[in-house]
Amino acid sequence: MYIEKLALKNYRNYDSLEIDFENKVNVILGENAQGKTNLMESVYVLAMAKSHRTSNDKDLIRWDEDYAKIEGRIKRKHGSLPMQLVISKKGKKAWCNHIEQQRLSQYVGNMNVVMFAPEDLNLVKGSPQVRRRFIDMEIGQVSPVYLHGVSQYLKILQQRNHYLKMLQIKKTSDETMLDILTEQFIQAAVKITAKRFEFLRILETWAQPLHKGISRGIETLEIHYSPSVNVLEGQDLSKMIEVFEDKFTKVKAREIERGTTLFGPHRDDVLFHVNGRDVQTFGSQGQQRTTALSVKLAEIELIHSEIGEYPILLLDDVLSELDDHRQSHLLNTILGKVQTFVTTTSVEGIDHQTIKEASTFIVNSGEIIRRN
Ligand SMILES: Nc1ncnc2c1ncn2[C@@H]1O[C@H](COP(=O)(O)OP(=O)(O)OP(=O)(O)O)[C@@H](O)[C@H]1O
Repeated sequence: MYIEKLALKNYRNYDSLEIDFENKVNVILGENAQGKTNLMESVYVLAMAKSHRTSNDKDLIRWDEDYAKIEGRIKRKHGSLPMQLVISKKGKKAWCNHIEQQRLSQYVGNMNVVMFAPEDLNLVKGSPQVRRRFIDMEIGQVSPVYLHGVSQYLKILQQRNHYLKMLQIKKTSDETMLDILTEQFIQAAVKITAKRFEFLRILETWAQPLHKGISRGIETLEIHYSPSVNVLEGQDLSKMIEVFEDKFTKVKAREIERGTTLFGPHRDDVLFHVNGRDVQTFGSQGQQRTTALSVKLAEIELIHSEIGEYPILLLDDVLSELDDHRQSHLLNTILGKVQTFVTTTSVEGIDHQTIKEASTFIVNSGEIIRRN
């Protein structure tokens, strides 16, 4: 799939913008702080209904304006798909094919993107929260049911934490409600856990050969899900439920004492191992970079295998950060099959035919002109 038209209204530093793109590599060139990242972010937000760099939607609205609008026409195998997202101070509204979507979890997934930005190195080095967010967003792109499950889970978690707090401060001593919430919590938690196990196994299948290739055959990547409750990969849901129930019975008193939910998918992590060792702790900068790159490239292939179309790739300020070998691996992987946006302040140092043949757009103070 590719985006053939993008229109922005009051988005970050863009007042009004309408632009056509081709299904090839598009280089977005401009000085610092002109709006390159904002443009990439707008394409990401159009797909995911969420920014990759802020959780506050109001940041996306141009200063002193009331709303921001992103519209795009996505060319998919079966035809053109108009997508529209309006962000106002009251919330977000989304339309797909001119039909307003009642749930954002239904909207997400109609257009697929993979973003690779310098902060994606945090995928390996950052906190478990970064990795949980990554898997949730990526599974969400190919499974609306999962995304809906996560939002249900978070609601129950919030209610459960609220009730634990009441028990902690002795506003109530009745534990019946806690037991009901725990049952609901476990039902939601096991579904998320099972899906994450499954997703990471598929991601690993795609990432392993890529990592091997980038590391010139000397490194083997493994991806493991690390759950906070001692469930096992491949376990059936009824067994997982038993393990959760057992855990929550044992920790009930401790949770009341602490006033919060101590275990569950919101506390889990993902581990990346290179040649058998945790790359977060023992990996060099180079190994961490290769891991992040392999995982991103694997996502492209995974989406393609799940939905039968390649996603749109957004490379924000990242290409010039990679050495020649990693650069050409990336560019050879996407060659001719993935619509790609590359932002950069200069094309010097990016010595690849793909970039020489790309369309180039110049960004200057929230305005864009096409150069070739
Ligand atoms: N909500 C907003 N309203 C108006 N302007 C904004 C808003 N949010 C950010 N900006 C402006 O957008 C500009 C930054 O744009 P962006 O992050 O896209 O830069 P960039 O071209 O990617 O630069 P760099 O090469 O440094 O990454 C800044 O000038 C910032 O002040």
